[in-house]
Amino acid sequence: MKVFITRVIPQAGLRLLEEAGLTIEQWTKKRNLTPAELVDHCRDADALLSAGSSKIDAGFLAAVPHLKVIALHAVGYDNVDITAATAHGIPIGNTPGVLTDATADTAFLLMLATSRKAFYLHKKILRGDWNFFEPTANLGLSLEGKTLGIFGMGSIGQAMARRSKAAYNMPILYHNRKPCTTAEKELGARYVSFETLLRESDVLSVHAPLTADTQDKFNAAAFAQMKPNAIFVNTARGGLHNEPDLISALLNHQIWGAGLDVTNPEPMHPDNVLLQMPNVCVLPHIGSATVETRDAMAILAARNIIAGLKGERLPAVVNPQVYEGKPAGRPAL
Ligand SMILES: NC(=O)c1ccc[n+]([C@@H]2O[C@H](COP(=O)([O-])OP(=O)(O)OC[C@H]3O[C@@H](n4cnc5c(N)ncnc54)[C@H](O)[C@@H]3O)[C@@H](O)[C@H]2O)c1
Ligand SMILES: O=C(O)[C@H](O)CO
Repeated sequence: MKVFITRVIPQAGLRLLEEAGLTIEQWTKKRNLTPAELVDHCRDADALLSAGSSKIDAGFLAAVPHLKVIALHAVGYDNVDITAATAHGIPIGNTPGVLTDATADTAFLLMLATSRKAFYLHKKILRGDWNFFEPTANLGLSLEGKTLGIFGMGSIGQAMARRSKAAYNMPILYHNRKPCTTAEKELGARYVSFETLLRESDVLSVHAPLTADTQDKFNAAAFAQMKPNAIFVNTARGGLHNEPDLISALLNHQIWGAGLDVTNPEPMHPDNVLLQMPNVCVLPHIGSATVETRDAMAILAARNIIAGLKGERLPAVVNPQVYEGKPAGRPAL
């Protein structure tokens, strides 16, 4: 049986697939596959391990009737038409949990780096511009005791809240689809409306998935309600914020700064005005990028593939509905 892998993934995952006796074909070029190339490589594949944001939609699924399981090397699945996959009887696996701490570390890093203008000051040093020390120059904002707002109090949102509470005793507000009793009990987090979250947060950190409900959630109307000294942090998906509106909010001092691990589009153009702003820190979507985390993601993705090909329930399945009754499309092996 053949598994097609859309990027080079850690050996830890490849080893498991090899030990399971699978034939591995891996895309090693440093560019995304086109939709047609993805279909071509998956036409005779039994499984797809997708790392990156290739669109897995109804058209793709109809073109690859041989495919029995898809494992994402990611927790987010906004690039997948889950309804279509379920209709085809294809379980979709993802990698929740194993990347929670690394991604929360990235959100925390962006909060702190933005609050101290760290990336901008680093760029100044590279230009030979190390200022004569002035007590009023290069000032950032302190985080101690400031209010942290979390949009999307899931695994990563809670891990970010835990770090911020421990480091700076930050009171926590959050908005979520439903109340999160763990965060309320453990961190004293307070559930608030979206508007209150905007109005009362000194740092607003985004951790919800990209869906039709959350697309462009942080737009001109939202930024207008935020505090002028607020820092906006997004490590979820670039589609949750409207970039022109974010730029205007920063230029008009409606908010103070922004820390972004995700942008829209990705990659961000090197001439983007956000990259010149002192109070903005941008990273190239490296939320989960530690050796240990990427190994763990590759292992979980491989376990999802192997389970799917054996006809077993995936260890981390996005569409458990696929197991309710007999799948309409493809029988498991
Ligand atoms: N930057 C990165 O490299 C990176 C790494 C991992 C995850 N992510 C992103 O982070 C997201 C969150 O990951 P997670 O593991 O914490 O997921 P999770 O499912 O544990 O948490 C998501 C939370 O968002 C909430 N939510 C969903 N829709 C909402 C809405 N409309 N309004 C308010 N809350 C809503 C859910 O109720 C849930 O509590 C992923 O979907 C992914 O897009 C990015
Ligand atoms: O969702 C995720 O796991 C990361 O953003 C990697 O794509």
